[in-house]
Amino acid sequence: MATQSTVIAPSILSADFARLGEEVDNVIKAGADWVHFDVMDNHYVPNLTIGPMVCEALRKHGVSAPIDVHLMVEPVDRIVPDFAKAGATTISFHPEASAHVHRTIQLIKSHGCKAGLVLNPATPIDVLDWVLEDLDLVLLMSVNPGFGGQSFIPSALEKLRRVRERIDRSGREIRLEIDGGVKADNIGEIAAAGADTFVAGSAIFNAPDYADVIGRMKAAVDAARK
Ligand SMILES: O=C(CO)[C@@H](O)[C@H](O)COP(=O)(O)O
Ligand SMILES: [Fe+2]
Repeated sequence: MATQSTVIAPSILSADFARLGEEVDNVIKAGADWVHFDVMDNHYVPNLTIGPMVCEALRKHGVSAPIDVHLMVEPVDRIVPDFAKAGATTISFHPEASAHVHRTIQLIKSHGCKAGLVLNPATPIDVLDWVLEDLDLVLLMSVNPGFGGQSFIPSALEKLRRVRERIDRSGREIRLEIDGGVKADNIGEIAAAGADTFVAGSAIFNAPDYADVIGRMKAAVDAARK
């Protein structure tokens, strides 16, 4: 079972972009641990969002929480230094979007960031062979990437269990993050399957009271991880 602390990472994809700084301040005040920052390029995924300038603007605004950059861009390498300079804490990418996965991981780390690999719902976990030990984080997608507000794909639970086993066997401190369709009413079983880091966009930003929903999520995770 996971030994890492629980992290709730609201995805700002569902925030009010016109008031982004205030929205991030509010979720952090409400108990969020990280800020999940979805970068989409209208090429690797059919949607277009935000880039390094917005990350830098959040840092300038005073956001000090870890910024968890989820790159859904192809190719990946060119944009990595820009995000590192803009204040990213963790940079995760999809193996399908990199010609040289090992090289991209080293590139991220050489810029002082933590490195994560993101597996789409249909991506086999074998992609972790030979690189797991180099990673700080494995991110399992429980929806197909590109949009917030989709439903959790149930097969992600078995995938979490299998990746959890591999991480535990490695003996390394690697976070296991889940992204897509995470809500207060399914986060307990997701935690029981082995996740320690939980992205939630619509479930948090569409709720009237951020502290209430984050509190309920943390309580459900604590109960499941006991
Ligand atoms: O990376 C993505 C989507 O591609 C996610 O981070 C979503 O933004 C999560 O949103 P919800 O499913 O929680 O609404
Ligand atoms: Fe994401």
